[in-house]
Formats: sequence, C-alpha cells, structure tokens
Amino acid sequence: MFQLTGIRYNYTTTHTLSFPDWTAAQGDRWLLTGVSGSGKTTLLHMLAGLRQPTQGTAIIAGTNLYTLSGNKADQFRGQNIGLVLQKPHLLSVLTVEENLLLTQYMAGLPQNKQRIAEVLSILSVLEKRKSMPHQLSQGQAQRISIARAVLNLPKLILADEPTSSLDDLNCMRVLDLLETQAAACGATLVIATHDARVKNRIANHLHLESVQTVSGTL
Ligand SMILES: Nc1ncnc2c1ncn2[C@@H]1O[C@H](COP(=O)(O)OP(=O)(O)OP(=O)(O)O)[C@@H](O)[C@H]1O
Repeated sequence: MFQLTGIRYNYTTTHTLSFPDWTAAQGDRWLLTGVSGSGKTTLLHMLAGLRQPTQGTAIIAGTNLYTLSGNKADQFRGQNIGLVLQKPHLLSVLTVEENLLLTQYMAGLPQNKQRIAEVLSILSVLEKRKSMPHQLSQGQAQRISIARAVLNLPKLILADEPTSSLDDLNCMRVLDLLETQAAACGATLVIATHDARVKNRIANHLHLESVQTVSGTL
C-alpha cells in the first residue's frame, strides 16, 4: 500500500533525521513508536505529504507522492489519506457539517451530506452536525476528527498520538473507532504513539531509535 525508501529529513543543515525503509500492505495495521523526539510526527507528516523529505521516495497507492504539487497533491491527499492529529484543527467559524463539506470539496469530490450524516452517525455525533467546534467536548471533537479522516473512504489512515490525553475508557473507544473505521474502508492504519496502552492491540511495529538522528549534511 505504501513504500518508503531512503527517507531523510533536515530541519537544519547540521541535523538530519534518517528513517528506516518501510513497506505496508493494504489493510495492514501499524504502530509507529519511539521516544520523544525520535521523529514519529515528522515521518507521519511525510507519509501524509504535508512535508517533503530532503531525500527519498514515498509510493502511496501506486503514486509517487512527492512528484505531485499544488492542487494535485491536495486532491490526492484528500481522496487517499485520512489524518487524525492530536488536536482536531476544525475551522472555528464553520459548523461541524460545513467543516466536513470542506473536506469533500478540498478532495475534489461532490458535496454529499448523506455521507456526512452516515459517518457522524457511526461515530455517535450526528446531533452535533450543526454545532460550532467550540461547542464540542474534547471527546466529541476527536470523534469529529476521526469522522473527517474516514469521510472520503481513504486508503490510508494516519493518527498522531490519538489517545495520549484520554482516560483508559476513551483510549479504548478511540482505538476501536480507528480500527473499525479502517476496516470499513479497507484502509491501512498507522498510529504514532508512545502510549503503552496501545502497544498490545496492534501487531506490526516500526520503532524509531533515537540514534537515527545523525549530525552533518547529506
Ligand atoms: N520545526 C522544527 N525545527 C527544528 N527541529 C525540529 C522541528 N520540529 C521537530 N524538530 C526536531 O526533530 C526531531 C523529531 O521531532 P518529532 O516531532 O518528529 O518527534 P516525535 O517522535 O514525534 O516526538 P514526540 O513524541 O515528542 O511528539 C526532534 O529532535 C525535534 O527536536
């Protein structure tokens, strides 16, 4: 489903993050682990096409991600990749439904309120459809964030620390939702976390060693 090869990222000219090659099959579930600062978020952002690596290639759903630019990159991401970030990043001036309509629009897909209602209903937040983001609880906002990630039936779902601020019950609920929704889309699921509660639930682990940070230019 995706294949990362020779990925390196420079935040500065003297500080290079070097990542292991990584291949995942369609429908696989992966955990991305590593100590704080090992590069989990950086790698997830590169997998999502939000950052371009300094070096290396990413083939996702048969497409060479970093050769796309502008609208094409946005549409590819919108149609193929669902992203759940630590904070939902909903647009504060739009209702929940309008935020989700925007997600369809950005992907170049027709606006489909029925699909939005379906996803909100599955995630038990349909009654929040007309609410503004500030009217949501943290747990509701997170479920809206998952709804947005799965709305366009992506092939790849990426979640960055989706459980770190949650109690045990809500941690398990969010994992259930991510796994169920990934299965419903037939999507590959990648969860970046250092939350020990997540580790036993997912078989495939990519562990980033802190030593993968190397000094010097490429
Ligand atoms: N904007 C930035 N400028 C410079 N260095 C950065 C920047 N963002 C991250 N880094 C560095 O890159 C490395 C990897 O950061 P990253 O956020 O990807 O790690 P992480 O494993 O996700 O950490 P955490 O578990 O704490 O979220 C760290 O050493 C960090 O200090």
